[in-house]
Amino acid sequence: MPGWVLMNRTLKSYSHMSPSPIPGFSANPPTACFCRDIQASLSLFVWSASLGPPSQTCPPAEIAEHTSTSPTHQFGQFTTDPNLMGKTWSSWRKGSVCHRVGINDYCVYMQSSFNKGQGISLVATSSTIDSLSKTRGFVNRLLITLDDSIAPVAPGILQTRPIKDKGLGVVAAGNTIKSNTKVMVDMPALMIDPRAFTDLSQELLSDLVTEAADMLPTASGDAFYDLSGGEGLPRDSQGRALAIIGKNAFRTKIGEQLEFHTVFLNVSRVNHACSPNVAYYFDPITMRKSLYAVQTIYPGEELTIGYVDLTQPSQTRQSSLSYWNFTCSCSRCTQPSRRLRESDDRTAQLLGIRNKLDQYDISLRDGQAMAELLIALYEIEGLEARIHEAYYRAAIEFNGVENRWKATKFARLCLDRGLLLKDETRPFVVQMRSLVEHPEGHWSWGFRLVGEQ
Ligand SMILES: C[S@@+](CC[C@H](N)C(=O)[O-])C[C@H]1O[C@@H](n2cnc3c(N)ncnc32)[C@H](O)[C@@H]1O
Repeated sequence: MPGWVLMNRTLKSYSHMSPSPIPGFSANPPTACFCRDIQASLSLFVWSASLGPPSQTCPPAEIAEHTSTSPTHQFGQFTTDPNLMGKTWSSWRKGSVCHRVGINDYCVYMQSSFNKGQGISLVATSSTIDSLSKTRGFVNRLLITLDDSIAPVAPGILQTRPIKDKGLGVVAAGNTIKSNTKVMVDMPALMIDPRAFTDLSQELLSDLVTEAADMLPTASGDAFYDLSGGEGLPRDSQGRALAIIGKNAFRTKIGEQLEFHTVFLNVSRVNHACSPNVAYYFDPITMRKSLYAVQTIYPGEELTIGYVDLTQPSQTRQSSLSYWNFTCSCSRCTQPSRRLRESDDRTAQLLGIRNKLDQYDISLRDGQAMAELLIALYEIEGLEARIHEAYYRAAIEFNGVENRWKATKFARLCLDRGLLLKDETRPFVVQMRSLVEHPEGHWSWGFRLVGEQ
């Protein structure tokens, strides 16, 4: 919900989760109907509700990644947008199988020209395809297609190779990669409307996703069937495509209305760690998923992302990871028991402080010291991928006691990292920008001093 809200303050913590486990979905061969609720909280960044500051103005509610519609482009037609005129693309090819549930008719739609011939296949209703076709990102896909600067895996920098006990993984192959460097860009190959998981039986959904994978251009179809999750299932078996999706799909939001489970052929090779050295961002406008180093990555080191909420204790993380059938053996998870206990204690304290700060309770003392401790806890736990969350809170706390210089410092740090991973429209970006520009005019200015002499 864009704009400002009064008294019903919803800003603050978002959890970083991906790829998205599909609730109720076991990525094993289909055996039964698995219609389940798809919860928004299971992937990407979710802002939890919390009380805002005790003022009349307060942080805006989270703005979903915005959709921009083309006024001209219609589903299945050529654009009349003057910027795109003369650049033709093939329209959607519809598959042969459709399954209707109520008013929703789920079919396969494919465009082979997408992303320089990689192609894209969707399981969706025609109205979803219509809406997607009108988003700026999709209309712009031709421009994206023409952009040669997109290298899915930067040549000479990364290598996909077998990693002990993990299948394949992506490794730094060239020079040392500095923190904040973009390391990979990828675009969707296969997208599924999440409603299909609740509306259709597993068998019917499996029909559609198999056709979606088979309709991709040959090289992309082969790359898709090579992804993990389908081992032991012949390519033509009913459940293989669905099993692969279960293990590799990310939740992607395009605008306020559109959401998909999306497979990216290159990003899907990146394994999990609980203190990952890479963070990612899906830009709904360009349809690109970009991965950034958030720590220095040395040659030979594996690139890792977080699949689950990393601000949870180790047991909770491990039990969430069981969806992907592995136990995490990263350095954060395999410490001697005493150190693991300390790590869990720190993680619990991190959660406690975050929750406390997010209540904006004016009787709270030492909010600034708590926020600085929060930053240290993110650092010690190797959560650089989310450190902007801690910087955000520190900026608010210092502004709350009218310490403009420290507030500005933390707001700048928040923007420096946060902007790599989020677009300009995100509320925290808007908040931090306005604080940097005019700390005294920001809603948080002096809010901790209310009632003090
Ligand atoms: C999205 S895929 C990642 C790429 C995969 N390793 C491959 O060979 O294509 C997810 C699967 O990789 C494996 N995996 C990912 N992270 C792992 C880890 N930290 N330890 C062990 N296996 C892992 C699991 O089998 C998981 O189901």
